[in-house]
Amino acid sequence: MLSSLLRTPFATMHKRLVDLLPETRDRLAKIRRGHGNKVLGPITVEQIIGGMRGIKGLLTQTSRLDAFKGIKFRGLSLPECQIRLPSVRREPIPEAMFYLLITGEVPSNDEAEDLKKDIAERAQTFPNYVEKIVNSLSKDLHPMSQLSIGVLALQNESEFAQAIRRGEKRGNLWQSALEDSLNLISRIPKLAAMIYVNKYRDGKLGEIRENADLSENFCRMMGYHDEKFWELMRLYLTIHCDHEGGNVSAHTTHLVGSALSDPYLSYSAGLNGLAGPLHGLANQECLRFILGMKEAIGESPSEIDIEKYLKDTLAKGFVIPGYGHAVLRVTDPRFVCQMEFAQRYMPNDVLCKLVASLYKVAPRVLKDLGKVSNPYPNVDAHSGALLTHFGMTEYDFYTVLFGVSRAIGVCASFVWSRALALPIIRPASVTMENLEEFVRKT
Ligand SMILES: CC(=O)SCCNC(=O)CCNC(=O)[C@H](O)C(C)(C)COP(=O)(O)OP(=O)(O)OC[C@H]1O[C@@H](n2cnc3c(N)ncnc32)[C@H](O)[C@@H]1OP(=O)(O)O
Ligand SMILES: O=C([O-])CC(=O)C(=O)O
Repeated sequence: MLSSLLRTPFATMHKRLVDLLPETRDRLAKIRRGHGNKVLGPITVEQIIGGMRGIKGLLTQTSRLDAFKGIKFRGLSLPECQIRLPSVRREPIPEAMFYLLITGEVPSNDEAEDLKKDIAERAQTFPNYVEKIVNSLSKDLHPMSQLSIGVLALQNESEFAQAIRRGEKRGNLWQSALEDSLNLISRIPKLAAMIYVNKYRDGKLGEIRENADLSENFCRMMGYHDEKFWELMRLYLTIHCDHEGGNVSAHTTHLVGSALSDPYLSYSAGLNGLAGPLHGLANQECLRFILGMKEAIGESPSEIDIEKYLKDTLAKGFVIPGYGHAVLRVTDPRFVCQMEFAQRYMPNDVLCKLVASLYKVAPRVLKDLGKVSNPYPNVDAHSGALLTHFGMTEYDFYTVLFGVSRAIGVCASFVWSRALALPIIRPASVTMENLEEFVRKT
């Protein structure tokens, strides 16, 4: 028996999935049975060498990325989520986003409220032994490595792993996946906050409130008591949560999960991908870049100064962090949301103004290189300036915030992957000799 089956919110979400499952499984079975042989697209040699760009090779229920319109969560764009999902002020609460990703439905205020309480309650049950492990880690260890270790330590709690051990039917595994996901999403903020206060503060966690949302409680634990910061964190945690299935963190989590590794093992693996500078670590690199630029050319540089600074950076062989994307071909709508937040709450902030000035120049400079597929800013280009405004200046922690958010999306996908009993992922690879032989024959 799952430990929290009797909790009302879990029971509500569980019941909704039970209702949705037969129809969804049936839809997938029909597609497979009737159309399994149909060809969705070719695979070119360039795609094999070039990181599989554009190959549609994954089934992901929770979100879909359009190169020109950006991300849609269960069919809703970011502005639509801001309008429709339950919020405290304007930005959706993270719990509402999880409900949407899991069920495909906008939760009512009551449903979101129930889930909020459930998550706050679960957050109180953080295992002592994990606290000891995290507190024993060297303060020099990068916060992302600490986060990944902490998640692996939490794995001892996995109900999914127990279900596997007792030989649970594959078709039922989604239930323990949901239970683990709720525990993981509830505990990750505390784990991240422990890493924060240990590394940058006096090691003491702030108190959490039973009636607060995940964002407020996360901020309180880290020692932030400004309501606007809680609202920024709501924005941060909802916009970073999911970006369809092919990004490195979601893809890795999905791949590892396909071996029936539990949600903790799978998400920890995803975090290690998120920690790469071309993916989530760009978060910290962006602020480092903006601060370096401010130091070199001042608080209100001219466009000519910025252009020269960018060209010098590129000439040294560095990328411009926060610019470019493997799929997007326009300014990331997640960047736009953050710019709007800055205009609403901190129109005179020096760093946010620098981010805006950079946005006027960088696309032109990158376009002139002639090789950059997308010269526009992505989600990472703005967040550091916003966080710094509220005093969170420790930029090597930023990717941890990204990780806290990404748990919401990858866990929702994990539950669906098990609910649809998706098989182990095992694409074929070719050698260079295979490619040469192919090229000779064509
Ligand atoms: C949450 C996220 O993960 S969003 C992405 C966060 N990452 C960053 O912001 C890091 C900076 N950006 C980049 O490195 C890239 O744009 C990526 C990794 C995001 C996308 O990579 P790709 O799809 O391979 O990009 P693209 O097809 O445009 O690459 C072509 C060339 O342009 C270069 N390029 C792409 N973006 C940039 C950039 N921001 N600055 C300088 N050069 C760039 C690439 O390095 C590559 O050069 P090369 O052929 O000499 O190796
Ligand atoms: O989609 C991607 O490849 C990277 C990204 O923006 C994300 O994962 O949020």
